Amino acid sequence: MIVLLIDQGNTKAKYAWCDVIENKKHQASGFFSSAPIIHSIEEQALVGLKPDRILMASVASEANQKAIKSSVQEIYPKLALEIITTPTQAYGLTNAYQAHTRLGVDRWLAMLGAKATTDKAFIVIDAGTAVTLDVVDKQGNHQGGWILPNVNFCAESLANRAGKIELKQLNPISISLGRVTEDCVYNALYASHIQLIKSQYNEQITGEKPLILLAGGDAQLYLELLQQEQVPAKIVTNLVFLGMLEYLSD
Ligand SMILES: Nc1ncnc2c1ncn2[C@@H]1O[C@H](COP(=O)(O)OP(=O)(O)O)[C@@H](O)[C@H]1O
Ligand SMILES: CC(C)(COP(=O)(O)O)[C@@H](O)C(=O)NCCC(=O)O
Ligand SMILES: [K+]
Repeated sequence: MIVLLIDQGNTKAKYAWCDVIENKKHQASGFFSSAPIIHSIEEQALVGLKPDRILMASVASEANQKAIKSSVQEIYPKLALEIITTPTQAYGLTNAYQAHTRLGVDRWLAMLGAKATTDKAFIVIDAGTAVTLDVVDKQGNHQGGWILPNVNFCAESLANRAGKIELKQLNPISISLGRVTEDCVYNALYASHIQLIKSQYNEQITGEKPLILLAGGDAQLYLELLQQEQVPAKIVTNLVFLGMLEYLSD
């Protein structure tokens, strides 16, 4: 069975084609198209790629979701787009939110993907439009999380409010003290994110040192900063898709 997976973020849409063999063995390919996603899917349809199922998770607006849905329907008129929403509990993972649907489905799926790769307690950091941090114990209980705005958005909104803060000269990313305005702004933001991650790593609310798994467009950057601080972390770029694959196993 050929399945098309779509992960619509607030900045980028990502998709993956995967081949589901014997109900549980999956091979996924073709990760990470940047928008416009429909154009890419259309091109692939033209060369004959046709999925048996299409699953989508979206944290973008309802309007965006509707637009994708109708475009997909035009390309593949016989297929219904299956939209994944956040449950209270599924596949061994329990959502910490009381209002369970308010937890972003990308956060849910990234945790589910992480859970599929380890039996240990873990922290998922998904660094995209927002930098989210979610803590899960080894029994699959989500402990809760943090949502931080992307560093660039914070810096830009500060510069828009402060007459003398200009962000002209961008230096390599670092968390050391700055000696020029740009470094003072950016380094402070990255330092605050890294210290928060470090604090959760050291806190061990799950009773053991958790694995730190990184995903999202800025994963590499966070990995480097964490490495400088001797905090072990690993990038698993396709965490959301790995989570979606769980939905294909029943
Ligand atoms: N080539 C790129 N195009 C767009 N964003 C990029 C790129 N490389 C890194 N980024 C960073 O990745 C972020 C988007 O990451 P992503 O995880 O796809 O976001 P989202 O899931 O919110 O759509 C951007 O905000 C930017 O900071
Ligand atoms: C926190 C998010 C904005 C992250 O989105 P992303 O950076 O992946 O585009 C998204 O998961 C979301 O809209 N969540 C709803 C609020 C919540 O999770 O509590
Ligand atoms: K994110």
